[in-house]
Amino acid sequence: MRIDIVTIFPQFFDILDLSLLGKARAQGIIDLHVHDLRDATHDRHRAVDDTPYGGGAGMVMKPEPWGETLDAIFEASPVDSPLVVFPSPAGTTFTQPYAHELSRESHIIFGCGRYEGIDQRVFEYAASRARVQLVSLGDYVLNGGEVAVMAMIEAFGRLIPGVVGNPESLVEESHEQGLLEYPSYTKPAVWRDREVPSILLSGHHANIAAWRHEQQVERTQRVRPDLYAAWANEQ
Ligand SMILES: OB(O)c1ccc2cc[nH]c2c1
Repeated sequence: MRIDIVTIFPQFFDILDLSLLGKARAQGIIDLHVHDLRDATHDRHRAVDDTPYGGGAGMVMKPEPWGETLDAIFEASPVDSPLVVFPSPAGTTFTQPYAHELSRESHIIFGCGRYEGIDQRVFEYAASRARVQLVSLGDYVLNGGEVAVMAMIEAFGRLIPGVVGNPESLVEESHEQGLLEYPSYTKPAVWRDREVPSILLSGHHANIAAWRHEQQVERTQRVRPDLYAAWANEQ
């Protein structure tokens, strides 16, 4: 998978050299390109923003640097129709099923907005050349798209075959199969007078699996009644 990130803070993504995603890049599973939007400016101040038409507080990201940067990425794309994802408070909510969809893409371009956002014509232009999605992490507002892009890359990157050593570890996680994960324990069997549930020491794998499922259902019903209702409706 090729991933391109357009941002005015390219150093923000240096962290993607670390851990599993860094290893995936070294193995060639992920081909990452980070683009500094200011490299597509041609004035002395390397301006990427300007005042909003119609007035109002704050600044808006100029369309020209975005157009020039996106055109260069489109030209280099290994596919005819890459997916362009813009984090936005006005986007659809990012979910685990959507992370799975992203993990199956061949080329994803992330556009990180800042200030009051990006000139609307950039989204329109991008949609004339590629598939475009505005995506929100949730009902809150960040100062820009970079943190959201990092979270999304971590969420779908770990689902790409070969990135996580043991794919079995991806199966019983929260939001897989629509339930939250069961509680986990490790040695010692007693810690500060707190014991590990005896069922987990029984060696009876069927009973352990049943107990873990019960824990998932109980936790989901208690913590996320919305998820529980959707899961129960599927049973
Ligand atoms: O909360 B967000 O996902 C988000 C995304 C992009 C911009 C651009 C300016 N503020 C933003 C917030």
